[in-house]
Parts: sequence; structure tokens; C-alpha cells
Amino acid sequence: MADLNNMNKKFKTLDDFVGTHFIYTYDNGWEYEWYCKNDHTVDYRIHGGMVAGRWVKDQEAHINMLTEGIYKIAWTEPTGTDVALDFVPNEHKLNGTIFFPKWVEDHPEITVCFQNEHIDLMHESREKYETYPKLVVPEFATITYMGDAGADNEEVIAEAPYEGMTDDIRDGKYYTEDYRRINK
Ligand SMILES: C=Cc1ccc(O)cc1
Repeated sequence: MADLNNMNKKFKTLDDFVGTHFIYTYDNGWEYEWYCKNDHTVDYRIHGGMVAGRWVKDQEAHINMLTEGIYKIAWTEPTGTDVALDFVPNEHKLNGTIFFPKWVEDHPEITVCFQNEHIDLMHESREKYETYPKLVVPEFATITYMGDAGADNEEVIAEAPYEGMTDDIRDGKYYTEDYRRINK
């Protein structure tokens, strides 16, 4: 049986981190949901902030354990946005830095979609609009949910975010005991 919301989980190894599903709120109020799908892939959904509504599956990422229980993840996106996350899950916190190209700051609505179905539009937009100056957003975040979804679970991030979704997940109303979606 998978642990749905295990805020007491203790992280030691990279294996402890892979397969974990997190929800967290940045100090600027932006709420994100992020899944370490395997040791080189992440899925995520954005619930609050400049690009709320955006969701992404199968983003390639560099995922490393820096020292016991501390993890660094970095990737570059089809939009040209770069992301670096430092997770300290045993303390329920992380530090994230997002480097947005100017065009995403100017036209965030273009990126608010299920990106996997609009990769060409992301590539066209990053050529068409301005890259610089970049908008750098460095923030600490507080983790409000940690679930053991297991690796390569396609049901974790499988639909667009909706109002109240993160409450449903935290309240145990969204996934079954074996971490499948309840309402499909
Ligand atoms: C732009 C993507 C993104 C995903 C997760 C996160 O914490 C910050 C940015």
C-alpha cells in the first residue's frame, strides 16, 4: 500500500526521493505540485502564481543527492525557462530558482496549457519573442504534502489542475490506496 500523505517520511538515499510526489507553496504564494517520476524525469502541475494552470509530463531533469536527504534538481524547458530546485524534505522545505525568459513574463498565458501537446508553440514563441532580460524568481517553499507514488506512475499528474485539487489530494480524496486516481 502506498503512503498517501506521509509528512513524517525520512529521506536518506536517492531511492527514497525517486517516486515521491510533493505539493509546496513558495513564500511568494505560488503553489506547485511536483513528482520525481524517476531518476531523470519529472512531472508537475502549477496551482498558483504567474503561470497557474500549466502542467507538464516527462520533463528530463538532472536529479542528484548532494548529501544525505538533500536533493538538487535542474532542467531547461522547451519555453527556455530554466529551473533549479534544492529539496530538504526532512525539514519540509526547498529552495527553488526559476529563470523565466522575458517572453514568458510578457505572455504567461501562452505557457498555461498541457505543454506536451504544444511543444511546437513553445519553440516558436521562444524564437518569436524576447529572451532578455530574464526574470529570476528565487524563493523558499514549504512542503504541505509528500506521497509515495512510486516510480513511473502515470496517474500522479494526469489531468489539468483545478480549484481545490491540492486540498483534495491533501485530504486523501484524490488517489486510491495504491496511488491511482479515484475519479477518472
Ligand atoms: C517552471 C517549472 C517549475 C516546476 C517546479 C517548481 O518548483 C518551479 C518551477
